[in-house]
Amino acid sequence: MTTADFRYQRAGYVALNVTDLARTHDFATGIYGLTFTGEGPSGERFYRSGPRHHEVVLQPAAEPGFVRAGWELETEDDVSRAFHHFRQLGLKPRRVPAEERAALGLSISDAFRVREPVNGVEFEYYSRMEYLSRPLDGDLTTFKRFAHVGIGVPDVQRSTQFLLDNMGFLASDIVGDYTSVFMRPWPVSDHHGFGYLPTRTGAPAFHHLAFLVDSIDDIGKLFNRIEEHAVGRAFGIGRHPTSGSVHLYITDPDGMLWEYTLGMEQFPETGYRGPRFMSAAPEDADLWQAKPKPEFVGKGGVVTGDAGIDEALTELVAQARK
Ligand SMILES: CC(C)c1ccc(C(=O)O)c(O)c1O
Ligand SMILES: [Fe+2]
Repeated sequence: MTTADFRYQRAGYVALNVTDLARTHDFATGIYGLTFTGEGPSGERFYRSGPRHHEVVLQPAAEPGFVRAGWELETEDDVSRAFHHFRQLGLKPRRVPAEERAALGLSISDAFRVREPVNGVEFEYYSRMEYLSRPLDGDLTTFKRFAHVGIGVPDVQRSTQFLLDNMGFLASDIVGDYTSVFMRPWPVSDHHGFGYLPTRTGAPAFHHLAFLVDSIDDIGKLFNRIEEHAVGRAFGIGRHPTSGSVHLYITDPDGMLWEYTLGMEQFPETGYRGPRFMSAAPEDADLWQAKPKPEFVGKGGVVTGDAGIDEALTELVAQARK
């Protein structure tokens, strides 16, 4: 159980800024294997791996980076409880206007956005995203679902503590002395839906997004596809010691990292193991001794909005919890 009185259903989606929408569109569909759903009123494009309206949103922008992560909650009551929970904490959740919800396939869902105040990372909460019955494009990959995002932050321990204390996450594994932490939105069973990692810039930075794939064939085929199309390979094929998943990371046209992950540890709703404190030594980083390439540091910032990082609010919430 967590301290939050709402339940997550799944890691929903990630919205990214990209500098050349047409190029990243070709990458997302022709290399990574997602299906294009359509375009929104502001020129944003939606992509999916299954029936839900989207799991990736690409927005044209001058700089690449992370915009927000969307989280599907179990019911509309959970969305309402989450809204009040965050409002009580003083986090100023903002409802998504009806026109924007319609573009996001959330016409009959309430939806709101809130920033965690340690870094200004934005989360969106909703419960009912439209299902599309039209078939997926092509057969490059058999996806299971959108899996997680990793964000680099200056203070991994403090950032993690905020999510554990206030936002309904549980830690699955802690690497080194809070070098990185993998967290799951309770009671979602995947080993993690979100990870805080060291930042390469001193400020919050995007690290990667990941989708779960169905079989080793999907990983092997991506490996050969990127070679044929001269797409960068940043890390893998390897196996993570934390989730136990097989991985392959590739770079999109802006240098941002997109991971395929296969077969992660699943957690029960109750009676789960506690977080393990994993070695951060390079020789313990991969079970197959795969070595990250220099590109694995990633690219892209984090849009923190006008609110930015709110030291005072973070402190206030921490005090209130004591
Ligand atoms: C090296 C990166 C940050 C990493 C490490 C471990 C896992 C995992 O356990 O699944 C990841 O998904 C990662 O992206
Ligand atoms: Fe990952």
